[in-house]
Amino acid sequence: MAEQPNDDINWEQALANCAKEPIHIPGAVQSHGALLAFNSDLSTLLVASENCDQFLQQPLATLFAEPLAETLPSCFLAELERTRQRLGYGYETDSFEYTFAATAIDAFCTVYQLRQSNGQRLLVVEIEPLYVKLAGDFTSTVRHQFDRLRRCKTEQQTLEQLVRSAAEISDFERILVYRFDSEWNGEVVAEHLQEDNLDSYVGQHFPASDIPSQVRDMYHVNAVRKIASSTAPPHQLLQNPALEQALEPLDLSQGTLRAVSPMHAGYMQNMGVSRSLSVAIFDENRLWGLLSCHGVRPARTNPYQRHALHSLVLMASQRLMLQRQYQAIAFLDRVEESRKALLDPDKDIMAPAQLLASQGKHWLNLFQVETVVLAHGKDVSHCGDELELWRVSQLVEWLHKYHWVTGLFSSRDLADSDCAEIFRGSPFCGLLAVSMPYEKKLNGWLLMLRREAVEVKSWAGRPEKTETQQFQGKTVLSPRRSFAGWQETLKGRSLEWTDEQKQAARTLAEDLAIGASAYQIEELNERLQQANKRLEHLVHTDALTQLWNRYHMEQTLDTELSRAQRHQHALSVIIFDIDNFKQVNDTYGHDVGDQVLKGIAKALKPTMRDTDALGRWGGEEFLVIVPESDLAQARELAERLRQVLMGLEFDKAGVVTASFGVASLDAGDSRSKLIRRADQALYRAKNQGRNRVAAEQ
Ligand SMILES: Nc1nc2c(ncn2[C@@H]2O[C@H](COP(=O)(O)OP(=O)(O)OP(=O)(O)O)[C@@H](O)[C@H]2O)c(=O)[nH]1
Repeated sequence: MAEQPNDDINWEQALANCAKEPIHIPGAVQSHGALLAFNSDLSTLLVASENCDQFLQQPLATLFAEPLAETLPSCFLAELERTRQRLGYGYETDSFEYTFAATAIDAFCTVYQLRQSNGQRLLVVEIEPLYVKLAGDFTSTVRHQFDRLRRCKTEQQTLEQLVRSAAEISDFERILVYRFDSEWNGEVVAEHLQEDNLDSYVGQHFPASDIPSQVRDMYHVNAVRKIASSTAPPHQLLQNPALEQALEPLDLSQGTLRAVSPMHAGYMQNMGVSRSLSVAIFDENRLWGLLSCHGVRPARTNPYQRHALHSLVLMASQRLMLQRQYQAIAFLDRVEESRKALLDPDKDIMAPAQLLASQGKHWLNLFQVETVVLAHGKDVSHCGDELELWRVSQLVEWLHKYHWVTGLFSSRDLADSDCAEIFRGSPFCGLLAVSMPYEKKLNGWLLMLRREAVEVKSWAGRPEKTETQQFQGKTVLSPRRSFAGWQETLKGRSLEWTDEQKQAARTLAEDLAIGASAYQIEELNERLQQANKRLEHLVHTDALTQLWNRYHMEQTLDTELSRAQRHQHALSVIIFDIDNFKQVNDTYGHDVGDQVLKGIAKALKPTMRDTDALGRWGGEEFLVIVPESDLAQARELAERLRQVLMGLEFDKAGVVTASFGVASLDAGDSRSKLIRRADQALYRAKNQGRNRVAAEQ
């Protein structure tokens, strides 16, 4: 920030007083011209400047007293009447002005309607001397300059051409383009000097107080301001003494003759400028800057030149807007490419952190930032320089509290922002934060951070050296005396965030939110599938042995039964029960018993065919379903199982044995019948001394 003046003077008051100076109603006109104000039907002269006789060859008293038809040349009067009608009928906007060369009085007239606050309309005629000193074919020169402007490719080229073209069609010695910053300080961004010995202001900054707010506002009413002389005293406006009531002061904003504020005249004199012409440059409706033409020696500017300069500026403004739009489009095109990559339907859905990893580097460059951070719920991912996690979490909390509704926060001067505490001691000065919509619960934010960009500003005169003076009983800023350059180093700020960058960041955050949601949905789906699988497993599996449980074995046996009956295949079952298992439990404890059950399951499972099913039938009892096998084959398998089992040596329990009962499917068998027969065989095996295989009889 530029240092603020800090003398004892109340600067705010002085600035405010300056802003209130009624410059639109100076009650006087510049000395090179004269003003007449008639009532709307052109029957009475209401107001005239005291110097009217210079143009009209009649004393002012006569002009006021006598009928106009007798005091004004008839062709001049006729031309005024025609203009009045044009203004009245053709062009009803109040701000329209019409200009014509009035040869009868050897003058150039600008005519406009002025509406008083009581609704009364006046017809104002501004008269300037008609001096035509134009080189060669003026209109073709102007057209030629238009053409040059049209061919400019960049913003800077356009500005450079504008000052050169303005020099071609006018006789000002110094022409510059002055651009306003966001605080209304001005910077000279292009300059053309007709003479080498003139001071150059290019690159210089001028404080906002040099062009007070009401002067800037005036450019919205009248884009052109001509000051023919900074020293010539103004001519007062006088009211027709025959009028019974005092008229309200004439607002001269619309015209070209408005007398110069003493403040401004003093400023020009201090700058060594004797005459000037400024044309406002607008970016849409915002005052972007000024084309400012300075004359150091007296000379007259032809009204045609004034109009031509205005036209040049209009042309250049259009080019500048177009070039800015091209730039914005080029930037947005690059953003668009990034978006396509972000939401590429041919690629796998990525987690927010992966999205950042894929595009972050590109964004660092695109947005001219040092860090991009994606804070998505508890997940924080970075690209570029690090921002400490504690800062991220405090910042995100703060953003959520104060900026969730707008979803956007930006600052180029964090030390001077409401979140200054969070960034104390951090190298970052600029932050652009955009929320990830639809993610309110997760509080998702895309954060872009910039480091300091030290700015060196060359000022034409120290803003704080601006003096004050008494003007009409009030303290106002006095015209600056010193335009000596000095440099100010602005620290602690980052580059400014442009509207395009803010908009693009919003769009990317939206895409990230969509990407993150898609990822969450996919992740949820996956988890759901896994949970389902686990559930399925639990429903069919015995938790201790991880073999099929009884429920599954019953279902499998039913399926195999009907398959065997349909295809007339053999089907057998083996039921086996560990011998004296109670003893194992009683001797070594239940845990050792469990280890034995698990060990048996683990050892027997690999000995089965894929088509065989081994399951825990209950307690220490197991069932084997042996499809497409007859009793003999099943018996063989049971024998093999018995051998395998016997070959096992358990840690504490040592060798354990089991008894096996085998049964085969008979025509018309049900599940329970078949199992019952196998159970009976098992019972026999137990009875016959255990550790053996018994088949049904
Ligand atoms: N450790 C453990 N023991 C079990 C489990 N299920 C059943 N048992 C035990 O198995 C034993 C079965 O005992 P019994 O039915 O008397 O038969 P046994 O001692 O094996 O004698 P026989 O079958 O006649 O050879 C009981 O002590 C049950 O507590 C289990 O999941 N874990």
